This record gives sequence, C-alpha cells and structure tokens, in this order.
Amino acid sequence: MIIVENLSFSYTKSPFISGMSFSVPEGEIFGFLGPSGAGKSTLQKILIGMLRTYQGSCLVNGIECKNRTKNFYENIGVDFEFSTMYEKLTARENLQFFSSLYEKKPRPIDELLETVGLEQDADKRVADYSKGMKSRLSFIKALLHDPTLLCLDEPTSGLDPANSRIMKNMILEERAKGKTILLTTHNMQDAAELCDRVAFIVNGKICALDSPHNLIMSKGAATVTYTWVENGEHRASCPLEQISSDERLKNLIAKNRLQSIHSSEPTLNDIFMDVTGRTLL
Ligand SMILES: Nc1ncnc2c1ncn2[C@@H]1O[C@H](COP(=O)(O)OP(=O)(O)OP(=O)(O)O)[C@@H](O)[C@H]1O
Repeated sequence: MIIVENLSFSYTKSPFISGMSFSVPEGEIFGFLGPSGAGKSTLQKILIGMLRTYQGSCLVNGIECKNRTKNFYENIGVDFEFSTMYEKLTARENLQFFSSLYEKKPRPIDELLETVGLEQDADKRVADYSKGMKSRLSFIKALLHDPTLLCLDEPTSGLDPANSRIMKNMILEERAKGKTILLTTHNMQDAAELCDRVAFIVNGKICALDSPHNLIMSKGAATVTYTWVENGEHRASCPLEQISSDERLKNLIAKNRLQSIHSSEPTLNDIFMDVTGRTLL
C-alpha cells in the first residue's frame, strides 16, 4: 500500500528529512508520533502528493506520489487539522459539493452525518458549527468517497470524551473494512489504543518503529510498588518479574503487613522519552 524508500526532502538548502524508509501494508493503522516541528505533517503532505520535490521513492497504491494525477485522490481521504469547509454553506451542501469532485459513487450523506451525531444539524451553516462539530464533519468528509487510504491529523483533538470515542470507533471500523490509516497524533493513549504500529519521528528522522506493545515491552517489566507501616510509612519497588525474590515483600505478605501494593506498566510516552530524550509536546 505505502512503500517509502530512501526519502529525502528539504524546505531550505539543508535536508530536513533524509534517507527515510518504511512501509505500511494494507489494513494497518500506522501512527506518526513526534513533538511539534518533527516533520509529521511534512511526511503526510509528501504521501498525499502535496509536496513533490522529494528525492527517493514514495509509492502510494503503486503510484509515485510526485507523479500523481487526479485519479490518485479517488482512493485517498484526508482530514487535516485545518477546516476546509465552506463556512457559508450548510454541512449537507458541503458534503454534496465535495462528493461531486470524485468519480466514485459517494457514501450516503445522511448515514455519515448520523454516525457522528450531526443529523439534526445537517442544514445548519458550517459557520454556526462548534469546533468539535467541525472536526466531526471534516472527518466524514474524508470518508465520503470511501477511500482505501485515510490520512488523519489529530482526529480526536478538541473533541469531548463521547465524541472522541465515536471517532475512534469509526477509525477502527474503517480498519476492519480493510482500509489503511495514517494517523498523526500527540495523544499517546489514542496511539496505543488505535495503532498497529507507530513511528517515533524527531527532527525529520524515524527513531523507532514497532507496535505499541513491542515498544512498551522493550523497556522491560512493569514495576511493583508497595507500602507498609513501621515507625512511619515506608515505600519500596521491585520489577514485577522479580517479585518472588523480593524477601522484604514476601515477609510483609506472610505477616499481612502490607498497606498497599500496585503495579505500573511503562506507557508509550515513557518509551518515547527513553528513545528520543524528548517529550511529545
Ligand atoms: N512551507 C514550509 N516552508 C518552510 N519550512 C516549513 C514549511 N512547513 C513546515 N516547515 C518546517 O518544517 C518543520 C516540520 O514541520 P511539520 O509541520 O512537518 O511538523 P509537525 O511534526 O507536523 O509539527 P506539529 O505537530 O506542530 O504539526 C518545522 O520546522 C517547520 O517550521
């Protein structure tokens, strides 16, 4: 579906992305994670044929992105952060207009509006929509022509928990239908929940690429922290995998003297900080 080989790109004289290679098979949710300015949007723009002055090869659905023709977009749906809707038109008018740009038969507009809870507001002007309503509308706009590749930039940003859940379920449904999804996000929980694999991107380079599970496991076992009272409260920790050889813990358990015990797994954010030395924000 996507094959990137030895990709280099620069906005100025010095290369920003250099020697980047990765591939994304069909039916995968692939996440780009990185701090602001890392190059995530640049990469997405190359993959959707907006930035064409790159070196190396970037194949999407078998087409070299820099040589794309209009047909290329029949199978790509894009939902970037900035609204591309016509504010003076209603949601329905916007969706009707954007469907007319594709040769493919559009998905039923009313059904799409209903999936994101906008059916009552279909005939309201987009100018009168809230930020969250615009995000939901923009997301279904990307689905209109039933593309095989979806490029999403921060799809849950600005949404309340209920709408964020709806959006995530829809993304998972698209994957279940075999669609490939490229997802850019700062939200590590969303990435861990949705992505089959993630690439950590810093300064235009991929620092790590694997499934969230493998990345988390690469840091080693979870830690167990326990507390007990003995002339004041005490706290100690040990790796979960060594719990049976922690004599103090065994002793406290045998004497029923534990006050609390819990385990904590590393998060994708911990791994990101370990690998890149950076936080995501
Ligand atoms: N049109 C442009 N001309 C020159 N430099 C640009 C242009 N667009 C982006 N850049 C620079 O390229 C770098 C990467 O930008 P990009 O938008 O790809 O980052 P990002 O990882 O998507 O960041 P964010 O998470 O903030 O969206 C930044 O230093 C940015 O200033």
